[in-house]
Amino acid sequence: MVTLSRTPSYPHERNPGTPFDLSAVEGALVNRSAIERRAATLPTRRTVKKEWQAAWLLHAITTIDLTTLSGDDTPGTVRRLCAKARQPLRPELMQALGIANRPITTGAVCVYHEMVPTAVEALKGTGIPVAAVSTGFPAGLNPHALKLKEIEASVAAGATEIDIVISRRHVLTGNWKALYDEVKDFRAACGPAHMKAILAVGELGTLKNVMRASMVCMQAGSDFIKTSTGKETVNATLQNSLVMVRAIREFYEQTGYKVGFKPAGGIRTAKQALDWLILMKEELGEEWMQPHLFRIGASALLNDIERQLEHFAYGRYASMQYQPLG
Ligand SMILES: O=C[C@H](O)COP(=O)(O)O
Repeated sequence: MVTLSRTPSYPHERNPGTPFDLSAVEGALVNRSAIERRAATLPTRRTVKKEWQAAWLLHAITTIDLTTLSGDDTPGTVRRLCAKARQPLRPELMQALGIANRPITTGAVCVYHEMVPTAVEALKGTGIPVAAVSTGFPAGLNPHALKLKEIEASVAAGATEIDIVISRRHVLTGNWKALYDEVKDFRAACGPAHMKAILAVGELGTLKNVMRASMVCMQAGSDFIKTSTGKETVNATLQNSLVMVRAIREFYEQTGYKVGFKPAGGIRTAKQALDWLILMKEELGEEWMQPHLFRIGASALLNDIERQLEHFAYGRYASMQYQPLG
């Protein structure tokens, strides 16, 4: 028998942002070797044998932005993804885990704009938010005015969370005010929807840039900061995540505003999910493990979590029971 932590709480109070403050951006420091040492303490050997680990994996499910961002997405694949978001685990497995009567869903479903109406329809009545990637995802090189229109169209279609991508060139040229103005415009276009700012950390060059871009995006009113699109060569790592969560802590200490964190890209195993949950708990505390402040953007993670929970519940892979032929 495992216990589930509390269910997602929506909506979360939005980050109102602050005026642009260059000194707070430039004053945010990164000690690279300290980050590397700290990151090395996070991944431990964690096979899911203990109840707390199974409970944390169930909790991890509630934080997943279950994602499909493929050129061959169709309404059919999106509807299947939404069915998985509504019921991430098979009823028999829920029974075996002793949580048959406890509803569990993923944190959200994340799709391209064209798939928003299909996802909204498929998730009607469930309370599961639809997140749309936007602003010329993944490269973010569309004209600014078109990016704003894209956000508005996704909100009008029913997306309640918008994952924007920043212009990496503003970071790489140190044009922090341009980045602030861009993200502020995106924020205004989001209207009532929550906004996650994707930094594409693998393209920002240095951890210092990751820290500074995080601060600017939070000043401009991002409700979440997110590591990656999943399409860069380097996506979420424990190092760049540590820098971002420490920026979140610094922004909270400066302003009192709680900004969420979304690692995304390459998080595919249950053990990785535990590593990131532990990072959140140890760096920011238990509230920041909850879905209103923490999401994992992932397309395949749920499969491995399910596999590990099967193993935990049955002590073997139930779907591989030996059946004699004939
Ligand atoms: O935002 C989510 C990412 O695109 C998902 O990346 P993934 O396919 O590596 O899990």
